[in-house]
Amino acid sequence: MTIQNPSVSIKHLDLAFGAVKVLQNLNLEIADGEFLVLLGSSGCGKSTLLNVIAGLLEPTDGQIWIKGENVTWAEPSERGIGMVFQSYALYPQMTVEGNLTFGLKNAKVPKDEIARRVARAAEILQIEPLLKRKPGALSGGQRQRVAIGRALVRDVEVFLFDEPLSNLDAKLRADLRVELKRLHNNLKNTMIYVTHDQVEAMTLADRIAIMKGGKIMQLGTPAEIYGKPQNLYVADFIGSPSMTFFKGTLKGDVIAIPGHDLPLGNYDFKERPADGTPAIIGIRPEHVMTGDNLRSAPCTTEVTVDLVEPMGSDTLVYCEFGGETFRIRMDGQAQVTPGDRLTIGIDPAAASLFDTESEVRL
Ligand SMILES: Nc1ncnc2c1ncn2[C@@H]1O[C@H](COP(=O)(O)OP(=O)(O)OP(=O)(O)O)[C@@H](O)[C@H]1O
Repeated sequence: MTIQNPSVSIKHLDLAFGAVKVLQNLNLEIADGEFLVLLGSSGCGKSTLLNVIAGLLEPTDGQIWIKGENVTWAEPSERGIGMVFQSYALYPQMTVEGNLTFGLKNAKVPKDEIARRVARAAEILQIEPLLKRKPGALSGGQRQRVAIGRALVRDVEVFLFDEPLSNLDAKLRADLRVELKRLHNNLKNTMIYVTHDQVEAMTLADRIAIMKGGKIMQLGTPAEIYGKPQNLYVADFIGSPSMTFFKGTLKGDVIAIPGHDLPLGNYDFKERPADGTPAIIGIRPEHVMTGDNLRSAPCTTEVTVDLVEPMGSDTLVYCEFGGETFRIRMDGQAQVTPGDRLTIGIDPAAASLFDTESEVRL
């Protein structure tokens, strides 16, 4: 997909720390107003990429363009970006107001303009009653709001967030996540957001870039990434619990896995491989049909329940199937206990097939 007048363009970016290549020929275009999430496990290079965009790290090769300008060698303050870190990075001896205005005073922004911007940020982030307090007298969530406010008052084109919610407890994290989404809906600025939390990625992003070893494994909308993972890595990474994978062989209308022939139905192959091709089928826990849903299942079979995890909103059931521990999501009211025989249905059209060698989606 080509993006017209991208807000941020990353072109052939390489970055190495000594002999360690952290980013490798990375290309990415981010649309104006887009919320792009960089998602990946620890060490995949997502913070490094954000720091290069911010100008806190110099690339070994390649270019960064922001709003049509090559900023590869520009100072961070000249890039039109505002960054929010995990650690808040507030000045402890200054009040909230002092923290918000410090950068603007240094930049010699006129007094009434500073007052206007602080009032607006304080209103948007609901921190008006906190302006006279020092960071030590704020909760983690309030501190992070002030940190966001500091980026907001700078009137920047692009916001960069580096795991801004990871220091907060689960409840606050969920609350602030919703606020960030609302903030983006209102401001419509370009936002680039680093996280290793897939719920944050799925709920906030217009598009997600899943990274591994300094490369982008897939770039797409949350629905594309979840529904049609383009390789085994992405398929395994996204979803909690993840898909169950079965090794098999394509044979006519079925994929033969140990002990079972699963019909392929109307699976949407990119290009149907020849019979006898080894393949891996991945099935999400919620795509296994049980109870009333069984009527629409193209293929049913019986399994013995091995373990049950009640989660409240749903129930995770584990059973042996096709030589693997098959994970099945049932509703929260499901009455199942280990040892029960359970009829399950599988719809291959909702499954994902991968080439065994290249691990690319078939
Ligand atoms: N200054 C440095 N010198 C050498 N190696 C570094 C340096 N900074 C980062 N690295 C390495 O670069 C790789 C990518 O690091 P980076 O912080 O970008 O990963 P990340 O995906 O953001 O991980 P995390 O979620 O743990 O922060 C890691 O293997 C890390 O050890």
